[in-house]
Amino acid sequence: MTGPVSSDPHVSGPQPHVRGDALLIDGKGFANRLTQDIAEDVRAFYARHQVTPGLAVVLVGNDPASEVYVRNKALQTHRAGMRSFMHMLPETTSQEELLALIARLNADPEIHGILVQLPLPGDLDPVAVTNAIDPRKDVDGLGVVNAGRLALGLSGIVPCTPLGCLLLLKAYVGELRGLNAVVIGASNLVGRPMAQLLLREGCTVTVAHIDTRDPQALARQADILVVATGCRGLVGADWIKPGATVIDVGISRIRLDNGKTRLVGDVVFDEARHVAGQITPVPGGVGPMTIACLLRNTMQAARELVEGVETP
Ligand SMILES: Nc1nc2c(c(=O)[nH]1)N[C@@H](CN(C=O)c1ccc(C(=O)N[C@@H](CCC(=O)O)C(=O)O)cc1)CN2
Repeated sequence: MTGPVSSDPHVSGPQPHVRGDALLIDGKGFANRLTQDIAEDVRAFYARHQVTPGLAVVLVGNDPASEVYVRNKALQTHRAGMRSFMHMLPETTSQEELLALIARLNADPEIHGILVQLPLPGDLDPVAVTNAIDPRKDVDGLGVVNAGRLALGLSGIVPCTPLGCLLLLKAYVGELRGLNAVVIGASNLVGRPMAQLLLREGCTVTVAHIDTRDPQALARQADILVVATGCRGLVGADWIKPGATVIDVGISRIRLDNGKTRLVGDVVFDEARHVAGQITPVPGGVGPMTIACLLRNTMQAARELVEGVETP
């Protein structure tokens, strides 16, 4: 089964669960539709202002997974009709050189969004680098201004992966108010902003992290379970409340006996699908939403920079 249960918040929400196959949450399809909608917005924006939104992506070093992600970001940026500016820097790049590039991008009127791909190699300080980005162009939403605005429940730019998870949850669950949400993982990139977003939606939110005594017991209480630990296969069927909606943010590449590789998540999908009500697959779940939400944030940043309006 694929597709949202219902767009009507009054008939959605967790239903009594009959053991069987969970509904598959189609992040890839959702991300494609979102990208098409953004392409429409880009055309309309150009017609109004003769400005095309521009996104600068900075990659330092040669991490193979990061290279795939930034290539896909450039591809999708073009697909949405935006301008893509790639800056591929050697692993030997110093903090000063990186900060100097960010200062140039901050001052460039053709660039509306700036992203530095994480993780950064060596001694480069991700907090200092992220906070050097003009908050109006911080399309990753990771700087203290945007993170602080989210924590205070104010408008701002929201980190791409948690935003993607929230859009999927709203489409597939509907009304989230009053639901028990458990987020496993407390990273600045996913866990913390995810918890803030769910709180803003009226969920009762618990964040489990490395020091949490019994994360499994907490997870079993969750109507919504978001798993973002980077520990592949951490969450089995016995972590999941029957009928819960499970969002798997983890992506790990494993090598199979035949020498080929495969992507897997933090959730043991083949077990979990018999217990969960709805579940994201890996690949094809949250990953594509991350890039679609980056484009959405870039469109938002361009609007705010050019029109001077704030997106609520
Ligand atoms: N500055 C940032 N760095 C990182 C972020 C981020 O949001 N901002 N997130 C992750 C990596 N990431 C984006 O950068 C990302 C991860 C996965 C995917 C994706 O589409 N995955 C596909 C599979 C792709 C493949 O074949 O490898 C899927 O899950 O279907 C997109 C973006 C860390 N760094």
